[in-house]
Amino acid sequence: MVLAQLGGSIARALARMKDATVVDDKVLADCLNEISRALLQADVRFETVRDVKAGIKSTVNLDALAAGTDKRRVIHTAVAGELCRMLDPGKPAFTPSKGKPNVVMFVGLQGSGKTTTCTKYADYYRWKGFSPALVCADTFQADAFDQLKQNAAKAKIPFYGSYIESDPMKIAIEGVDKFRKEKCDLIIVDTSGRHKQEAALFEQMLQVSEATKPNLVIFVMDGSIGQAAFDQAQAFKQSASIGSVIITKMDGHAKGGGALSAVAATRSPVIFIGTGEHIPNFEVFDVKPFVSRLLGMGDLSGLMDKIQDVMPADEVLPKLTKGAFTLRLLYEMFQNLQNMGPLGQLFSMIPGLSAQFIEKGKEKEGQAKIKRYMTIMDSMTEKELDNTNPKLMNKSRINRIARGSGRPVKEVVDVLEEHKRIAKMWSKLPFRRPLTNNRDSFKSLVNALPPNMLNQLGGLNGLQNMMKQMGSKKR
Ligand SMILES: Nc1nc2c(ncn2[C@@H]2O[C@H](COP(=O)(O)OP(=O)(O)OP(=O)(O)O)[C@@H](O)[C@H]2O)c(=O)[nH]1
Repeated sequence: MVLAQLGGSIARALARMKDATVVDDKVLADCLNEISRALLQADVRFETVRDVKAGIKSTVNLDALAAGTDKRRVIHTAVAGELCRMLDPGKPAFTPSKGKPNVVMFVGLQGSGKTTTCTKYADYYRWKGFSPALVCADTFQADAFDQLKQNAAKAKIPFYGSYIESDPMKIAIEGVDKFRKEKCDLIIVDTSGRHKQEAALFEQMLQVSEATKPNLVIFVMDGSIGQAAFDQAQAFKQSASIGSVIITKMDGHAKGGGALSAVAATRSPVIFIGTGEHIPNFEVFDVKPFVSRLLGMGDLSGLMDKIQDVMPADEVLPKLTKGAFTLRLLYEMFQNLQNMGPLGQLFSMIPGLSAQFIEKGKEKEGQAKIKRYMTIMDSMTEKELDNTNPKLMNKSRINRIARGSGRPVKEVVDVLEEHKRIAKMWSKLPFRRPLTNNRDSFKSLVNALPPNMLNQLGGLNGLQNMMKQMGSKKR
């Protein structure tokens, strides 16, 4: 968990309120002071901390709350809300669309993790069905070519670069042209890092940008610089009109919270965070779930939106009620799950995709398994994906799918069996009428849930609220 220290301190401050017999202004003030201290220790800028504190205070008016209101919950919600506001740049980020030749250019200071991040980014989108390719336009450092080439080979991503060419623009243009012709839909251009020479860095960025006309420029920043990220992100924002930020090294640095909030303060969207040296150590950065996890309440709060993405009340549930839990529906669920960040916490919340599918403590293996299953499903025909006849999947179809996906026959059989198992569980769930309007359905849902899941959903009340939100939210 990134920023465990900051999250732990804030969660402890909130938990201490539980020990107070009465939640009054003094208890609130103590809690806010503790949260402010934790934020300052994470190197969040003083002005930002002051705004967060003031925001919580103005939202929580203890005297005005009706008798019987759960004050702790009100404070909890206000803290989560202000932290979200602190990290929200208020600006959507560009996301590549499949089938179009998206060009994404990476820039960053030397050692920020730029080259490693290029490969992580390519790998992330490859698993989402894109055809990424990497271009090394870093002619400044002698070993840059080898490093990116090795990373690309490890991740099995096509690569273009040159040992002898010294003009980064020429390489960038050639690489982008080559991969456009090869119909790659995500062409990633790695540019030279600079050692604390931001002016030179941005100058080169503009030149390569002029030559390749990228759809997105990503600035890779080292999270350990804390609030110093503000000036760098500000300078970047002024130089690139279409920029997003990736913050790396969020695994071992107490200052990560400072970097995140400082970048948000420049209204530059942070799109991913790097959480380790290896390719899978890469997380989508999404403010609400991030704050939820930070506060140790990852399974509830901001997660409601995510749950809707997994089983949106007005899209998936109607399909499910018709009784046909097809392979396509399973594929859609996998896709949704992939967008959600750490799957471990979430898996246990989804009926049928529970611990049996992903063992606790083995979330990474679980994610890899989903990716493999999706690769197999990518080799299925439309008819197979929408099939409801169990006899359709005969030996020859299974062999063809195995060949097409490059996976063993046994694994194709595993996918089919997993699908059958989940479909069977779903068929037992009482999604017949809207749950919030049906007390009996609600009761039988509670009975159908695995025991630890109900706890994670915040007990009966949590589940009821969740269902209400699911039922009321219009997409
Ligand atoms: N702990 C940790 N290390 C990272 C992360 N991302 C990158 N690194 C490491 O940071 C170091 C620098 O990464 P590079 O990818 O070479 O960085 P660069 O910005 O391309 O650096 P130059 O090639 O020197 O310009 C390497 O040792 C990486 O393994 C991360 O998220 N966490």
